[in-house]
Amino acid sequence: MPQRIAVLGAGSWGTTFAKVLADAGRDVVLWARRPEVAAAITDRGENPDYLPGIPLPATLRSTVDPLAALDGAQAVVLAVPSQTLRENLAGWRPALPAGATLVSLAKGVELGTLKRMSEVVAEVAGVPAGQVAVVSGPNLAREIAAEQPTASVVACPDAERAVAFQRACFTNYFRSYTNTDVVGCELGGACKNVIALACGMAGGLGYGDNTMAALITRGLAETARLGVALGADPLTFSGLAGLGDLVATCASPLSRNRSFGDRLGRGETLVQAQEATNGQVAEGVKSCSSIRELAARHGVDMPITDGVYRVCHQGLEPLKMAAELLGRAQKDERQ
Ligand SMILES: NC(=O)c1ccc[n+]([C@@H]2O[C@H](COP(=O)([O-])OP(=O)(O)OC[C@H]3O[C@@H](n4cnc5c(N)ncnc54)[C@H](O)[C@@H]3O)[C@@H](O)[C@H]2O)c1
Ligand SMILES: O=P(O)(O)OC[C@H](O)CO
Repeated sequence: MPQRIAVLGAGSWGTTFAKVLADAGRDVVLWARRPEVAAAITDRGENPDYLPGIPLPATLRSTVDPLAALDGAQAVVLAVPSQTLRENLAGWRPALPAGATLVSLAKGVELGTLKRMSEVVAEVAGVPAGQVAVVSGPNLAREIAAEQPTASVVACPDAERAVAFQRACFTNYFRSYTNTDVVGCELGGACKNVIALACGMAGGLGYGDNTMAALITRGLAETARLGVALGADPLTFSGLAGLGDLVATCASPLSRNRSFGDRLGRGETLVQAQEATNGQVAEGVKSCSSIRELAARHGVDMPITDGVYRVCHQGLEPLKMAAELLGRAQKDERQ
């Protein structure tokens, strides 16, 4: 089991996951971009920008020096946005300790290459796929930071590595399961952000729980279609990284994606909604483009994702998106 762990990225989830690891007894150093954030975490035990009011473990240290964070690390946790991961990791690559497990927390599909995050990590770090793990599940950072119980999945093609990291992040409020289906777990995490945008739009339009349930269920169906086309195990989509994360994100006012969609549904423009998120990522806004392209490449029908893309990037009104989805040709539920 890795004992010394670097967490790179001190946003909401990076800070929270660093707390989970420190609470689990690991020796954790958290890399932050800004010196005032690193100082607040190390000196005051708080990240006031991302997790105000949450006491962080006294053992958790933070630094702006990636070399100090990475020195001697047996696992390196990557907690930066999907679309900057490649660039961030390229800068850190020379300092990555040989053999360390590289763990992606990011939920997205890269624009342009259409690669999943673990594929980007393996490519940029120059390591085999078996050295890269992902953590994904119903994991709204703020709830976990408050030590509310949840579960998650540590996915890695190397089952022994997955078990070792599962043990490394085990606490009395964070329980993880292992899975070797990395494709399914990553697609579940990336696609649910897009479906949460759609649910947010529905909420902003004033629609209730039936609409949400229909979007969640049909969203899961199109996610699973894409996953199966890419070689995922369909069962993964009924697990924590599939249905679990989809339900949490689509239902929670804490979700940045759902909240972003809500603003669009209430008539705000993309720019207005972006300004309101205070620089925090709503990954689905970008991933709807790459997922839509990935689906087209594999001949997979993803009507909700397509609608979200057209609202976000082609000016379609959310109300028209709803009408278009309802007016599609009728078909068997299992198709
Ligand atoms: N917040 C959650 O509840 C949560 C839970 C599970 C997974 N995730 C995923 O984890 C990833 C990180 O999310 P987060 O919530 O920590 O995001 P965030 O917006 O709260 O923080 C992003 C972090 O990345 C850093 N960063 C480094 N390089 C950057 C760059 N070039 N541009 C922007 N930021 C840069 C920022 O300084 C910040 O510390 C995302 O893919 C997200 O989907 C988030
Ligand atoms: O706040 P969101 O929408 O990025 O969602 C956070 C997590 O991914 C939920 O598991």
